Amino acid sequence: MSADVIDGKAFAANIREKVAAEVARMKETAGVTPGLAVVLVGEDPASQVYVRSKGRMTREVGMESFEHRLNDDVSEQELLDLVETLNADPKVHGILVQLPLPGHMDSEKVINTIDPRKDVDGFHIQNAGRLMTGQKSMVPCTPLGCLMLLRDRLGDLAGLEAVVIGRSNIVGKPMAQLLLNERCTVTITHSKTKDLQAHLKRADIVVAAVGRAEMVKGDWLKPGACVIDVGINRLEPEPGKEKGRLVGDVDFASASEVAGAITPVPGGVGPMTIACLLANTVTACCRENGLAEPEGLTA
Ligand SMILES: NC(=O)C1=CN([C@@H]2O[C@H](COP(=O)(O)OP(=O)(O)OC[C@H]3O[C@@H](n4cnc5c(N)ncnc54)[C@H](OP(=O)(O)O)[C@@H]3O)[C@@H](O)[C@H]2O)C=CC1
Ligand SMILES: Nc1nc(=O)c2c([nH]1)NC[C@@H]1CN(c3ccc(C(=O)N[C@@H](CCC(=O)O)C(=O)O)cc3)C=[N+]21
Repeated sequence: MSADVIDGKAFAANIREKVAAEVARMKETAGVTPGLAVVLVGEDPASQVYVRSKGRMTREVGMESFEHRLNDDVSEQELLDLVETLNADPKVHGILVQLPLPGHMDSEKVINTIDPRKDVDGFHIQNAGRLMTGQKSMVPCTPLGCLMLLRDRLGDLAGLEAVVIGRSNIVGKPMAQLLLNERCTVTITHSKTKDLQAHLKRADIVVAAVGRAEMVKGDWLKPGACVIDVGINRLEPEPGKEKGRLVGDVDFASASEVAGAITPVPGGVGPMTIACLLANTVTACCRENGLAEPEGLTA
């Protein structure tokens, strides 16, 4: 193995320490405690993985955590009413509605009902538009976490060739936008891309957000590339085991022979997503209360 393994878990712990210090300062100097509300509809297993550690970490950094669990047969109107209630609650500075939502709900409508100032996921159309036009916004947590890791590893990203695999609104597109804002030359690839490997061969930076276990192989990469693996895929359990292993969208074994640096799964981007969610909640609370925003917690 030649690649350095990027320790997202340690980096995320460091961000949470900064967040905790900031929360303590806000309580002391302004008498405000940032609060994060998470809404989970139904029992989606991927969402549960995420929600579990989140509540604990929110409290660990000294913030208030509000959890709302709704049955998956709840009506869209009931969910919209809950969002409106949270919009109006002065103790709530961040709102996250776990995706995916049950099929009978219009996710776009639900997301766009969240007050954009409380939209700590950065999914509201106002925040997406602000990110695209270079205005102050809430930046989606997963891409923000990836950017922090890339900057830490590579310093100035200007002029580098970046390939983002995946074009979702929650990862691929905002990731590409952030890299463009850093003045990378950005290529977004997807399921209809004709020759993915040809694009990857040129890439100094690869961000894989596909949802296909171990798809990207080492010999597709440019030697020395910095590889950020966003994928969270659970493999079939081995005989006699209850749970399958968690793997990314990159074949770690072969990729780490070629890449210069690579994030592992687990322990890479996942913990950064949660840390950035807490960071965004602090940012939202500072903006709401006219307090100075801490350095190093936004894009
Ligand atoms: N670590 C973390 O914090 C997070 C991890 N994730 C994980 O990241 C992954 C991606 O999530 P998300 O963006 O929501 O996924 P989506 O399913 O919304 O998007 C997947 C994208 O991958 C593209 N794609 C599918 N097959 C191929 C292929 N063979 N070659 C190239 N591109 C392909 C799709 O293309 P097309 O548009 O053409 O269909 C699509 O744009 C998942 O594994 C998810 O679990 C997600 C959020 C947070
Ligand atoms: N509104 C909304 N915002 C999201 O950001 C969002 C969402 N909905 N729906 C689901 C996806 C998925 N997601 C993860 C975040 C962290 C880990 C994470 O911490 N993973 C650990 C592993 C955890 C384990 O061991 O099971 C790691 O990679 O090390 C995983 C997945 C956020 N998402």
